[in-house]
This record gives sequence, structure tokens and C-alpha cells, in this order.
Amino acid sequence: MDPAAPAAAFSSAPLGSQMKKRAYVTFLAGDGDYVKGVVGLAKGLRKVKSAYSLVVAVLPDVPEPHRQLLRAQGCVVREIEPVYPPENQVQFAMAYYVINYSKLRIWNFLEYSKMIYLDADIQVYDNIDHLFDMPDGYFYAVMDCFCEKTWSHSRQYSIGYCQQCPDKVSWPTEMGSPPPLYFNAGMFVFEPGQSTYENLLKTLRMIPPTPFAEQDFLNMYFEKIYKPIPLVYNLVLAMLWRHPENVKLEKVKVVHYCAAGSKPWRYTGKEANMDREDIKMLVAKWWDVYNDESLDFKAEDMVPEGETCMRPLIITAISENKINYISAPSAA
Ligand SMILES: O=c1ccn([C@@H]2O[C@H](COP(=O)(O)OP(=O)(O)O)[C@@H](O)[C@H]2O)c(=O)[nH]1
Ligand SMILES: OC[C@H]1O[C@H](O[C@@H]2[C@@H](O)[C@H](O)[C@@H](O)[C@H](O)[C@@H]2O)[C@H](O)[C@@H](O)[C@H]1O
Repeated sequence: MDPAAPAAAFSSAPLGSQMKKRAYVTFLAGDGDYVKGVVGLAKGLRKVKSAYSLVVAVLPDVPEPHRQLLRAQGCVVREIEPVYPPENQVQFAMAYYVINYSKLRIWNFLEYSKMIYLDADIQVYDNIDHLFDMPDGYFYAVMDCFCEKTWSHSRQYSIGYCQQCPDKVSWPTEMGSPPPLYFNAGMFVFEPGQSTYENLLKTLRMIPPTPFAEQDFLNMYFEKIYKPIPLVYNLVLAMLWRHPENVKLEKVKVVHYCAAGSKPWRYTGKEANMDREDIKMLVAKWWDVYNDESLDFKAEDMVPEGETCMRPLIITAISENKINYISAPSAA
């Protein structure tokens, strides 16, 4: 149990503690407003009644008050050391992407057998716990789109090719085979492991960095075991105006607020496409969850960190006094 986990705990080894551990995990850097994204995500997962904890991998520059805020929302806060790419002159798509290589530390969370990574600018609106039950040995994520200006450095963008509509502009044979399927690294299902972790870091030192930083690197590294999953599990907002024919908004379970100007906690509506009705609706939807006090963490929400979906058994066991539940001291 993470020593910094909420005070609520089980006095005896939680039922099933020998079972495989699973959890959601996100990444937080800096002392800025992304912490709001993590709070929103923690409350969103609670709203959809996820059976798993949210682990937050924080860089050392995340201040203690922000860590306390996240613990008070039931998150498991884990400090990680930064990971920097080799010295390079590359122009990252966004200058701050250099910090995103630190996401690689989550492969070293060896107490977990399977995790679902979610960026802090993601919100989960339907329960996606079933993704944990997909076959082991693969890397699951949603395909990205190459049509936004952020891709102007790429061959795909230069010829107007996008994997979201491969028949619209087909890949020219003179350019060789089309690029392998490419995922958005804001959401993925993965299995932590020591050998994978060590090999990731060793390989990183040998690969020249590229504009999409760790997203490009992870696509290269996991190319052979990457399995695309439906777009409903990570709606990259640009899909709404780039490939509306591929989006059924009412079916979307996970929204990724990654388009420029779409971070709900910074939203002004002034950037391109931000005045769309669907964007306004999705930003309001994010705020509804963030502001919903009924979704704040309460002791009875505690699922032993990393446990499988044991809540019903645990509650029965508590009611039958098979295990004692030490509830967190009330906030009052
Ligand atoms: O100042 C920052 C910038 C980024 N992030 C983390 O890195 C992820 C990826 O950055 P961002 O969401 O800005 O990338 P985008 O998906 O919008 O390109 C964020 O979701 C956060 O989890 C952070 O914690 N602090
Ligand atoms: O560090 C590289 C980043 O790459 C991705 O950002 C998005 C974002 O840049 C959009 O603006 C693009 O349109 C989209 O394609 C691109 O994937 C991940 O979501 C993020 O977590 C991070 O890995």
C-alpha cells in the first residue's frame, strides 16, 4: 500500500491481495493547472464507478499541496524521476513535450500487472474497466489523426494522407509502403515490466528525438504488438472537424481535450474550432464532473490500491466482520 495512500485502510490483508493488481495511471508535471485535469479525471472515474484506483506519477516539481489535493481525491501519488531524451536539436511539436518522456517511468510500476494510462487532459464518461480484460501481450491504443497543423513536419501531412481515411489520399507507391498504424499516446493499455522498462530506457538513449517526443518513441517501440482499439476510447478532439464521418459522439466513452484551446480549465473559446457547439458541450460536461461535490472522495469509495474488482466481496466481508475497515478520519 502506498504509504501516502488515503488513511482508510484494511486492518488485514485485503481479500484477493494475492491476485493480480490493476490500476489507472496518469502523469503530472509542474506546479500549474494540469492538477485540475487530474482531479477531474479522479472524479470522472468515480462517477463511472470504476473498480480501480488512479495512480498519479508526479515529477519532483509537483508541490506538496497539489499532492495532498490528489490524495484527498483518493489518488495514489507516486513520485518519479524525470526522463530526458538524448541531447538534441529537434523542434518538438510543443516545446514542453520534452517532459513527456518521463511517462516511461510507469513501466516500472511493477506491483501492477496491467494499467490503463490516461493523460491529465482526458475525461472518462463511461466505464472502461473491461479494457483490463483484453488479452495480455499487446499494446492497445486509439489511432491518431495526421491532419492537424501539429503534423506539418510529417510526410503524411505533406501529401494529405491520413490513416483515418486511407482511401481519400492513398499512399504513393513511389514513397514505399505506407507508415505503420500510429496511435495517440494520451491513452493506452499496457503491462508494466522490469525488462520492458529497462529496454525502453536503453533504446531511448539510442534514438534521435522527434517532434512528438515520447508518442513517436512509443509508436516505434511497440509497433509489432500495437493493437488499435475503437476511437470511442480516446476521442482526439480534432477528429470532430477532421473526420466527422468517423465519430458518433453519443457513443464516445473517453474524450481527449488535446486540441489547441480545448483544455477545459483554460478554455476561452477563442482558438480555431473552439466556438463549435460540440466543443462547448464537451467542455461544459467536463466542468459538470469537476464541480460535482458528490463525486469527491469518501472513505467508502476506497478500493485497496491496485486490487482487482473486489469491491462487492470486500463490502460483504466488511459487513460480515471478516475484515475490519478503518475508515479515514473525517475531514471535519
Ligand atoms: O505542464 C504540463 C504539461 C503536460 N503534463 C502532462 O503531460 C500530458 C501530455 O501533455 P498535453 O496534454 O499538453 O499534450 P496534448 O495531448 O495536449 O498534446 C498532460 O495531459 C499531463 O498529463 C503535465 O502534467 N503538466
Ligand atoms: O508528447 C507528445 C504528445 O502527443 C500527443 O499529443 C497530441 C496533440 O499534440 C495534438 O495536438 C495532436 O493533434 C495529436 O495528434 C497529438 O497526438 C499525446 O496526446 C500527448 O499525450 C503527448 O504524448
